[in-house]
Amino acid sequence: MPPLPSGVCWRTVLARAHRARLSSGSRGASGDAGCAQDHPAVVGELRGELDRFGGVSVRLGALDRLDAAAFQRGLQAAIQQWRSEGRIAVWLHIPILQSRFIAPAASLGFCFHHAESDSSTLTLWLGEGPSRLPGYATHQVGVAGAVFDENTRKILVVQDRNKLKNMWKFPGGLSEPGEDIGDTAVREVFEETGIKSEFRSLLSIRQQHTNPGAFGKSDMYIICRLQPCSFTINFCQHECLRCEWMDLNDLVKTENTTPITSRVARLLLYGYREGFDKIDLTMEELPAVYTGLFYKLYHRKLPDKYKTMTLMD
Ligand SMILES: NC(=O)C1=CN([C@@H]2O[C@H](COP(=O)(O)OP(=O)(O)OC[C@H]3O[C@@H](n4cnc5c(N)ncnc54)[C@H](O)[C@@H]3O)[C@@H](O)[C@H]2O)C=CC1
Ligand SMILES: [Mg+2]
Repeated sequence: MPPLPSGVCWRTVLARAHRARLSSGSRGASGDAGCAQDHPAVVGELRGELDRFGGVSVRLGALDRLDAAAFQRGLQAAIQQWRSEGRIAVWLHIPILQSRFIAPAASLGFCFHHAESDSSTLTLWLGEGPSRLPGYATHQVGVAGAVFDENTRKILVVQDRNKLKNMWKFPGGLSEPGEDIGDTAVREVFEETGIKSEFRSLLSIRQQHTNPGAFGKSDMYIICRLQPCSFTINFCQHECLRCEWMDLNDLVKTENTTPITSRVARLLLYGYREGFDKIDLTMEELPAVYTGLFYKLYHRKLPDKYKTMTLMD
């Protein structure tokens, strides 16, 4: 097969496979042999774009009348073409309503890379040796808020309604896509307890693998220190059994709590007595160098003179 002229467009390859099939009079699994003739533009919807690593990314478009067998023949021819051009991988993005193309792609060696609510992405490694393609998301992120009132030494705690053991813990929940850690803590605290609060710092990170609550993936559980802005509890009946402002000393002493809550209660007590700068990882927003985006950086407070100095003795 001659090399494709530019842009690694494989619509021609698929169209050719279609024409060959139609002229031989064969019928697809659906029995709809005339699809490409009826809708030649359908084939033109298939596009492939080169990425910077030498892989090809294909987004399936409107292929409503294309049958799976024709798709498989076209894809097989395209794979041969990409191999001959030295492409290292193929990324195949399939809208959920085109999912009948998943099985033919899998029979040619494609595997799932990830799925979103409306599409799945499959990959095929064409390079030498084992695949170097990066995997998808490995962790879920849960964030809790340790809402501590320094004036009364009270800490906001809840008991989860859906747990087998009703132990005291900090209100919290899973981060939403694109949500900052502090914003998750403030949102979850408000949704579960009705208490308004402001982010102060990050206190701890717990990483746990093969977590049943994370569908067997890894779980990152982050606890933030929050400053309360309101005090009247109005807790969520679906998620919480109890909710109260508890003296921090009582939370440190109680056995009716999770090990991580107990540890962070002790950390808070240490910060309360000796200064929160001893325990706080504070946040600063900084500009990313290459993308023009911004990110949040969390670390122990760095004195201003260290932020600007260029030479250390
Ligand atoms: N050590 C601790 O103190 C604890 C830490 N965590 C961490 O907290 C984070 C998750 O927080 P959560 O409060 O559990 O999440 P969340 O507050 O985002 O959601 C919990 C609610 O989601 C709903 N839900 C969850 N799974 C469901 C299912 N399969 N079917 C129907 N409804 C379902 C239920 O209404 C449940 O009350 C994780 O990172 C986890 O590791 C969770 C429990 C205790
Ligand atoms: Mg929760």
